[in-house]
Amino acid sequence: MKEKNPWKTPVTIIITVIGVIVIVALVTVAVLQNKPLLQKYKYGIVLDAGSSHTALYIYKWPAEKDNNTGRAEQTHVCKVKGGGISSYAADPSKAGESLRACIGDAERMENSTASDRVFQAVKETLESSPFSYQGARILSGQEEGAFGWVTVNYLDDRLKQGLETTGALDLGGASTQISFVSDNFDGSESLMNSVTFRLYGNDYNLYTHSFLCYGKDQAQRLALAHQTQSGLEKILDPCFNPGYNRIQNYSVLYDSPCVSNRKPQTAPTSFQLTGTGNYRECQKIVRSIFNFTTCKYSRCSFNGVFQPPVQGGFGAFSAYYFVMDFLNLTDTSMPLETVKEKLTSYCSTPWDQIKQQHQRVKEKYLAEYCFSGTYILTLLTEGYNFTSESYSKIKFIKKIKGSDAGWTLGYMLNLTNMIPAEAPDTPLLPHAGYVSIVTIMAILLFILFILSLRPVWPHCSKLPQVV
Ligand SMILES: Nc1ncnc2c1ncn2[C@@H]1O[C@H](COP(=O)(O)OP(=O)(O)O)[C@@H](O)[C@H]1O
Ligand SMILES: [Ca+2]
Repeated sequence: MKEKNPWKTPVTIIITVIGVIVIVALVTVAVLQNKPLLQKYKYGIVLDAGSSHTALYIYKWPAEKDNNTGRAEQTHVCKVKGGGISSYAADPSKAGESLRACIGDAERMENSTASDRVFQAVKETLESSPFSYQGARILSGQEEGAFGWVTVNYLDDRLKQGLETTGALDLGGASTQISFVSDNFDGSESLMNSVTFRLYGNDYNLYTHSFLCYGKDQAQRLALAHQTQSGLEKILDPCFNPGYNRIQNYSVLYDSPCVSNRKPQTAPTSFQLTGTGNYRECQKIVRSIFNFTTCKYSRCSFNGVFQPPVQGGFGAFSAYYFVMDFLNLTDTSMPLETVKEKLTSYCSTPWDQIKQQHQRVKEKYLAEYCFSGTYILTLLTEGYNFTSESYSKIKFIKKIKGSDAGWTLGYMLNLTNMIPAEAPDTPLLPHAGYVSIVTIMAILLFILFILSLRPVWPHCSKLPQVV
């Protein structure tokens, strides 16, 4: 007699079908249960009113994860037209006006609903009380440096993972900041340069310093002030391209707290500035704006400011990036000697030729790249004491993963308590691992169930019985 295939009995078929349905159901439930609900976002807005410009940044992060694993990212940036907020001192209402233009522009963004709500809120706040800056305050230079450091390391995912951190170099118009973690610095030698954080369960001892008047624009004033001490009518400036010419008003040049006390007693209304385009000579002038001689600590950067030796990698942003990017010098694997040669060549290029080659670049920036490049190189190598080896560990950056490098994101993360001091509890298993385990368990259960039916299979009864 032909033996009946036990797998084809109706009972087994029904059990198999039910088993499969159970497994599918289990997996579906597991997947759905663990799938995040429709993603909702929270938004943060930071207005950066810098010395040379104002910008509005919008950040978003998953609403249910704001104290834990969610990541904040920049969704929009709007550069306010016109100069820095201090240029509105004589007519403050104009400062509000300039902001509104930026908001209006942003409202035309494509991604409507979320941004509409965000901007409506900003608009209402700003329109209802244009002079009630509840959330606005002046950051100290120390905070500016420290928040820039937080931004860079947060975006690089170095904080959560407890990785070695990256230093931050910010070059603004009025001031410049350097911040890094140093093994040789516990704050004891100079408390005012020390900032300590506890982030995601790790302690950080940060060295930070902000040099007021050493931003790109004020450094340029310091250099020009140095050259016009005797109230001359004409100066030959090696930091401008050959053939560059402009008339500069003395009062305008000295109208800044960084140089106002140096205004020559007797000076004509203005002087004529003529470029001679010589990198080496320009560097001599740039050196003269630093004081390298006084230092009451074990070691200093300049102007008697304590600084441990630079350590590890660095991210250099704002004007560091604008200038080095224009000069095609962002590749720091290029030896310092080559960088200097390229700068020498840029500085000595006739002004007419420069203008001809870069018709779209603002003339003010164009004229200043020789000075700015020389200043950046001098500040890094002679000011902060970067060597050719440590220089190669600098990265000139504008954005990290879509967000601008700068203090604003770090400031917002701090304000919203989005970086916990202690490491957040992580789930035992990642989502995929959880789903796999549930699936395997379900299959095992099913197999066990089938096996448990073995004794009732017809052919089994024919096996010899063990007594
Ligand atoms: N594309 C550019 N090329 C050269 N310089 C620039 C460019 N864009 C901005 N700058 C200048 O870089 C400096 C730093 O800019 P920023 O970081 O915005 O300064 P702040 O925060 O002090 O307003 C300013 O002097 C600004 O005028
Ligand atoms: Ca700035």
